[in-house]
Amino acid sequence: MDSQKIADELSAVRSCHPLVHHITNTVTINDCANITLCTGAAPVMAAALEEAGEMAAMAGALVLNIGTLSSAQVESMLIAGKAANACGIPIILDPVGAGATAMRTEACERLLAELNIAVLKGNAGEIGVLAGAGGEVRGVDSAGCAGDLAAVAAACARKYGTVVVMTGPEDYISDGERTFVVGNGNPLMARLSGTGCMTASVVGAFAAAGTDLVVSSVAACAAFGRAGERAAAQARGPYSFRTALFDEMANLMEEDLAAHADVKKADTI
Ligand SMILES: Nc1ncnc2c1ncn2[C@@H]1O[C@H](COP(=O)(O)OP(=O)(O)O)[C@@H](O)[C@H]1O
Ligand SMILES: Cc1ncsc1CCOP(=O)(O)O
Ligand SMILES: [Mg+2]
Repeated sequence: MDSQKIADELSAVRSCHPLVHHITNTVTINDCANITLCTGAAPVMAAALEEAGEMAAMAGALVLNIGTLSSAQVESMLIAGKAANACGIPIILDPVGAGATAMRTEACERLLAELNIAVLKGNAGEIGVLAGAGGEVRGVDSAGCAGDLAAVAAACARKYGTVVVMTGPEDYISDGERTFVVGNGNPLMARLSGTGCMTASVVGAFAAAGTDLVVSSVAACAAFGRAGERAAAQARGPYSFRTALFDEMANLMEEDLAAHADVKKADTI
């Protein structure tokens, strides 16, 4: 994928400044709001049953994150998701901890069945579980997934008819036909709670401003990963890394992204 095309996706976010509506968890909600701002979009976090549909309908993308889910929150997600679907607004689902408990797995299956999910973004364990490919999840962390990760991502995309973003040391993005591998990032990103959730927010911002969900998701992963690389170069540990990550996302230059995006096409059977 042409690196200038990736940089152009970042420019599109910054010129569109889309509203990204989140129904998300209480652990990383503030980080997701701020990474959305640093990406060039505008966050709103709104989960009340009474307003979820109205807020989703005015957004450019809807991010659903089941990190600290409740039955009431799932109902809000369904109301917001149906409103988003009616308006052609992309929904990004982060299946946090799918596979760890029956409640989480069942909530994901229900959301995937009742809504048209544009992008399913999870770690390898979560995507492996949902793909039925033997993923394992401990709490909210990936405990691995058997097999070729690119092939699992592609199979999951075909199973649910969605774009899949599978995060990890390398990120795999697939619509079941086209599959890409993004190598940008740094191991410090795995030592900070919220980087997966923040990936979903960045994917949402790019989806709202883009025209091809595979291209926008690849660009989102490359941009966030590049910000992680730049932040790691100046950090002394996970928490100074966190501060630098927001600054580097806000200051990321299109030219730097074009020069350092690490994106390859993956062959999947
Ligand atoms: N070892 C690693 N090297 C580089 N980037 C990583 C590494 N582990 C995770 N990341 C990045 O951190 C972010 C979160 O990924 P991940 O840890 O898989 O999600 P989660 O926090 O949901 O488990 C992604 O942007 C991913 O690319
Ligand atoms: C620790 C934790 N528990 C419920 S949600 C959450 C944050 C998960 O964030 P991420 O998936 O980005 O690591
Ligand atoms: Mg996660």
